[in-house]
Amino acid sequence: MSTESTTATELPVLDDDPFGTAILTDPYDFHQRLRDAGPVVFLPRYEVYAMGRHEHVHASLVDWETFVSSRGAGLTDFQKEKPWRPPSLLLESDPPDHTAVRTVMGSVISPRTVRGLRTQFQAEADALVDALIERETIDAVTDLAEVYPLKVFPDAVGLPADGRHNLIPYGALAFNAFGPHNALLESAMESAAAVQEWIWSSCQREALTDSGFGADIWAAADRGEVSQEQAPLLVRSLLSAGVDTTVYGIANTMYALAQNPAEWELLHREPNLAKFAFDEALRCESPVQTFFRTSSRSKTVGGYDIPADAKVLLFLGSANRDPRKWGESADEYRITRSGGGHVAFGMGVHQCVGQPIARLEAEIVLGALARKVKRIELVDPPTPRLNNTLKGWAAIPLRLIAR
Ligand code: HEM
Ligand SMILES: O=C(O)c1ccc(-c2ccccn2)cc1
Repeated sequence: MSTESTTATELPVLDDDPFGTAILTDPYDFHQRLRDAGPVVFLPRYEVYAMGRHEHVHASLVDWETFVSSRGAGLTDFQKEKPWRPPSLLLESDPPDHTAVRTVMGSVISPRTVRGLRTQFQAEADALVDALIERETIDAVTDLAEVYPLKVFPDAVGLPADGRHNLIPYGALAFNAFGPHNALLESAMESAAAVQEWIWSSCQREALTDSGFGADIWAAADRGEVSQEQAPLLVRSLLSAGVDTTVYGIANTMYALAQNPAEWELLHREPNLAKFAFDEALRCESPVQTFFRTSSRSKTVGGYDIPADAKVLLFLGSANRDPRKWGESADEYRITRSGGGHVAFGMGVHQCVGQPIARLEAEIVLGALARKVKRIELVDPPTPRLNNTLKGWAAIPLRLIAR
């Protein structure tokens, strides 16, 4: 138990709506006000405690005993309201329950297995890029960022060829569901009702090819490492978190590069910098902007008291642009920026288990494009795609100037 500060300072308050259209579209002014208001800020609109500074977001992610996941990674407290679907065995669980299934998923998505995907990922990227450079203009979202992950990832999981278009609206629902019951969540619920049936049937052993991440999860169940009931839920985790995140990540990287021609020029000269171009975009255009924890006990953070049983909203996108960590160039996109430390994949026991796959997809497709395209130009301003958790684009019209 932490020693409580007896002279708790009055919590700063901000009346903004972090799930309203204005901030979902352009959060950066709010992030600065959040960081400057203090280590912890109360948001009365949702009665939640918000953190925007890198130091405290990082510390809270690591302190899984105080800031738990089993009561939901969204606004809904699973101790008070029924989840919209059976909880994730990974995301919405705490050690020790979390540990066993995380160990299994970590062995399924092992470095060796992921390395084995490189040849196929490269072949798909080369084919896609060769088709794209034949065209004067493309849309970096609908022709690239949505196409590539929707081909290589379901193949790696072992999903059947038909129905894969269901993965995008299902992911949109899963990520909208972490936010409040606003118009975004309502519309996502409507459009994904039929999709949920396809998702669940695709998690069953008989729906999956006999080699791939899905088969490996079922093989772990056959070895008794997880139960037969847990296996489809673990496949559901891959389908929930493994597509929209990489789609937004690749699209956000393309937009950052289009806004910074010198960075593209450097990448074209040195395509092996593709993994750094992706990582820097994850930092300054984080696909996953926020999610929640629930306080299992009262905790003093930066001199401010958070009571037990409170919902704590962590602003990853803000932490990743905190000048206290990244200096005055925090808002700038620089692919040669040194060192990691961003929290775009989270931190601690729940840090993204799919990270190696996401990084491989992005490194390969961005590298393939950079090799063959001398310059990229924005044809029109991009169209935002609004989501309670994810920040990114519905359309990014680009001109590709090949050699
Ligand atoms: C750019 C792409 C991605 C980003 C930005 C991202 C981000 C994240 C973040 C921030 C978390 C931590 C959530 C928390 O702490 O509550 C997480 C967890 C997770 N991610 Fe990813 N992710 C990405 C790609 C993927 C992929 C490709 C997969 C599937 C193969 C995946 C599967 C998961 C799973 C299953 C968890 C839960 C891990 C656990 O709770 O132990 N993610 N991801
Ligand atoms: O296991 C699942 O179903 C699942 C796993 C992870 C996420 C997630 C949440 C916030 C940020 C990034 N990923 C969502 C769903």
